Amino acid sequence: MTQSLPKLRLGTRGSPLALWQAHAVRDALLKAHRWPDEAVEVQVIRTTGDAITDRALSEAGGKGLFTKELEEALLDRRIDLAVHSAKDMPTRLPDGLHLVGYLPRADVRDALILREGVALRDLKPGAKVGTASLRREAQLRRLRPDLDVSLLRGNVHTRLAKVENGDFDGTLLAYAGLSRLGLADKVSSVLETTDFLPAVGQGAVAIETRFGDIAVDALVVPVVCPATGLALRVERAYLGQLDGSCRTPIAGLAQVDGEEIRFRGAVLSPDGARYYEIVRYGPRNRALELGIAAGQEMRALVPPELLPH
Ligand SMILES: NCc1[nH]cc(CCC(=O)O)c1CC(=O)O
Repeated sequence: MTQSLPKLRLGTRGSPLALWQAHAVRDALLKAHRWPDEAVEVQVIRTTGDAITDRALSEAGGKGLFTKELEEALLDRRIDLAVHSAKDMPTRLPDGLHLVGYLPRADVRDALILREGVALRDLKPGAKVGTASLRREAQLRRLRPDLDVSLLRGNVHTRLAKVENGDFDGTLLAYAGLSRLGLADKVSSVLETTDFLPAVGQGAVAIETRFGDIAVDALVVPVVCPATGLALRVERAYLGQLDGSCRTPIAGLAQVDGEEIRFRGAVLSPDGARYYEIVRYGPRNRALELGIAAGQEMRALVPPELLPH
């Protein structure tokens, strides 16, 4: 007996990076189930975040700007799964939705793109570096308080162009995004996580579905990565204890090593002058507890004005 072919509708934003990620999920599904191309249909949905290009996202209302319209489409049953950058996902999802899992995580590190030179130390005092991320801005100021760090938004290609044409001497972007776009050769150097921690979820592609839609989840499960799921459970639980405003530079990284999970988190003042770091270990069957404990430890460590409730 042959099984009838499902028709899964996969929703995504329309940016080149989002499309790459959506097609990575689609390809993984087609391969895992040996489906023909027509089994998974990609639907592009425009989000509020795509429309805002002139302001820092933290000023435009922060959380959920890249996910809201996709989640409405899921709840309205116009799509069956939504694919997102895990980094752009709020810690709390709307009722009725959940994250089934993630593709195997790519490189989590941030990359430095310079007009001249290779490493951070090659930037001259006063050099102009653009970034749209409070976390990158604060960590950069911490390492190099002598630089002129300012807002640089727009998609990856726009930002690279502003370095190439001399508006900026350098910028910072996620290595994973650059490599997915075939732009790894633009990277001057990669910042090690020992002195520059990534955002929660960086490098991971998340798959969101309707909670309780077990038919869809059963089809998605074969393509998700268990170790990435554990790491993200820790990181998102940590962030869930801290965020709310999206105006505080927060970083965090969990790494699964055999039976053990290691987590490192950092919170900074926006000028990078104050830096708070925690390190915690836990067994892999206590991922959620590890993340919550890490977040609570950080809350106790950081002055309340940096982390308003
Ligand atoms: N906020 C935008 C965004 N969301 C995910 C990535 C990169 C890919 C990833 O981290 O998985 C980027 C671009 C960037 O930060 O450079």
